[in-house]
Amino acid sequence: MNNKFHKDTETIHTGYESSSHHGSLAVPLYQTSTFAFETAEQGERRFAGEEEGGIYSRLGNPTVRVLEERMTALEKGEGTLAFGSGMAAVSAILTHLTKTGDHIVCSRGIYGCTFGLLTVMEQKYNITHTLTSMGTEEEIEAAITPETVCIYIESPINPTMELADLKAVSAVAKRHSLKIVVDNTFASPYLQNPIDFGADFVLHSATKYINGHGDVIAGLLVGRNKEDIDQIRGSVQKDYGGIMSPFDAWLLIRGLKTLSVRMQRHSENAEKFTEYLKTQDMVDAVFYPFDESNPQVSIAKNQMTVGGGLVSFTIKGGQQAAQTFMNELKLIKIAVSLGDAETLIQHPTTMTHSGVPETDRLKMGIDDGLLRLSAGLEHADDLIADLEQAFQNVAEQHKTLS
Ligand code: MET
Repeated sequence: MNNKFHKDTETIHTGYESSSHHGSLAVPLYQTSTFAFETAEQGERRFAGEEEGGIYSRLGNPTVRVLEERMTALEKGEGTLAFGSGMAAVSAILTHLTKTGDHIVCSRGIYGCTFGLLTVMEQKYNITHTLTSMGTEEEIEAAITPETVCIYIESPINPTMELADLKAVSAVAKRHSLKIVVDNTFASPYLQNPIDFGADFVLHSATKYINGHGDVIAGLLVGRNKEDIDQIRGSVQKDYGGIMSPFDAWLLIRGLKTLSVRMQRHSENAEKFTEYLKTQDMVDAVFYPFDESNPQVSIAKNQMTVGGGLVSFTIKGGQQAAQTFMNELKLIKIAVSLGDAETLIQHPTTMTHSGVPETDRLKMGIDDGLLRLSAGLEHADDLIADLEQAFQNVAEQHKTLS
């Protein structure tokens, strides 16, 4: 299928022809570790890259390949690699792009385990990094050193929802011949395509919106150029070995089919959360890309189609108030992860970003009262009623104590 379709169609059809698989409508699950060669010479040709076909599932698997092709189309790249987790995708691309002595410019906020990986790279391999705001070209320029080789960003950032101006990032990267890597997990390929803005690599924790059902840990890395992806496939991915299992790919193919309708509902619910939270006395600040009072709303509207399913907010009273509030919720689940059918809430200071030292965490904009809500697919009225009763109960407790 070479035609270009809308994303809603590509999530369902791209990369698969049922006529080549006994007419099976669903993509078959090739749950096999290895592939039998017809002759010794055929095995030799496949290892030599002279003949297409299966060798061993760490090197490639037909079920995984369908998912990779679908993602390539959705992110408008030329190739995709599937990994066993989002962090395996992050570590693969950073390993590919850097060597000892190099420097990485990063967005001011990044996921806690990505921060952990950067710390390891610095301590073990002297690959250093600078965290900076990605709001203007001047800010990005100021962080670049002669050793800088790439710009690594999240947009929106986990969990502050701050945005990188992808046009500004691209302009600076061009001037200095730097590669751009964008973690697009929060937006999903349905809402934002960083390659359109000049990114060289786009990665996802596929655990989140790509899957959408909270039952898989997986990662995906899409490349603007096929040559880059082929090179990583044949080296870092093959030899480090952090691949995705065929069954997980099969579940992701199934989940991806509903990405378009899920993203619309997630976004509608998050918009309703934003409006509701802004009316609450106990809430200090609300962070949502498409909120009209967000100073970055024009950047958001330039690079995303809608605001997405995540909203963060700061509750008055710091960690204690945040934890009390979470404990009062009944329908909304306390869990790290996002993009699931269930609405989830988590406290970055003590959970996703607990590994980040306090001073770095505060510089990222994560204070002790910050909570991250991942809007699920439930009815918004039920979710807001749950938030409402939790705010009321926390207010009652305060009254009793004072
Ligand atoms: C192990 S904690 C984090 C899981 C996930 N990356 C999140 O941001 O929720």
